[in-house]
Amino acid sequence: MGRRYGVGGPWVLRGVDLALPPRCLVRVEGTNGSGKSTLLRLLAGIDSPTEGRVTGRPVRRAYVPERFSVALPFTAAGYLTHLGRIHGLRGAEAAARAAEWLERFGAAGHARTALSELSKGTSQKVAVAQALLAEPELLVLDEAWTGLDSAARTQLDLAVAERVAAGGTVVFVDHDPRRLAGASDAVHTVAGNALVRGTPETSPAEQGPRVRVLAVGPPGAAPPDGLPGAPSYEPGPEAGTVRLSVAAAHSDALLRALLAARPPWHIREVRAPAPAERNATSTTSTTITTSTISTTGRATS
Ligand SMILES: Nc1ncnc2c1ncn2[C@@H]1O[C@H](COP(=O)(O)OP(=O)(O)OP(=O)(O)O)[C@@H](O)[C@H]1O
Repeated sequence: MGRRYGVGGPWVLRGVDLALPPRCLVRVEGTNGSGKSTLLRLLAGIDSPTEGRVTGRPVRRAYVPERFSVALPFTAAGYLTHLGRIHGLRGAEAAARAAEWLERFGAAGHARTALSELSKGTSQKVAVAQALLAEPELLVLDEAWTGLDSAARTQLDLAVAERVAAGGTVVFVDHDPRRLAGASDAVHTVAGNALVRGTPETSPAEQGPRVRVLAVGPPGAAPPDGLPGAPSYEPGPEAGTVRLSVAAAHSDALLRALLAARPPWHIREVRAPAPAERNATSTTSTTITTSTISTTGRATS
């Protein structure tokens, strides 16, 4: 898909082709004005691409922008309860969920405060609560941590992990490179109106030792998009093989994802980093696992 603003305006995004699998945490990076928010709005469905389309978006989805202001005559709890009912919850359940999320984010004391009178940080807590209340299958967070106190930031980190564990997809942008460091399954960078897999500014977990995987997929196919750890890959030594390289922290998840792909990928070889590389003093590696994963797509040891 592509997006530009106004007739004949410059393309902010073009040729973006991205698959977002379930149970996946995706970080989007890029410099100021590169188009991160544009991408997130398109993914969340609150903006439409100029060309191309977004398909398969789940019905239960939520979006949290960096700044949230609602000019509606509700209290914080009243607003969340109202949204809960829109999401199909019965009145008492919606009110209970609203109270629960306000409590989790340390805003229970403002349950009866009018939205218009909330501080910036408490408004943001309401914004995050309204998104989580719906238990979204797709959660899009655009600098949603901004303005939250540290306890609430931690709660949001936890809530993100819960959504992913429940099978959801979470896409986020945050200016803090340490945000959810090491937890992302994929990192994409918006650069020069394109979306680039991986990132030059990787977290310490991404910079550590790497595991090399030799895999065989369906004839002529590239590895599936959105693989955990955003592995780099190149053609392998034999026809039809692909050699993938991923930070060691993501290697188990990568193997699981390849074996679970439909059609599945078969694993020929897994090369773990040598002890010296684990200590970051060498780039050599040793093969510690070969033929341990069957070509039927199941790990045998
Ligand atoms: N509604 C709009 N109308 C016109 N131009 C827009 C609109 N929204 C974004 N843009 C332009 O699109 C480009 C990308 O903006 P976007 O907000 O997506 O970038 P970003 O990477 O999120 O930036 P930042 O890191 O500063 O938040 C910018 O040049 C911006 O001016």
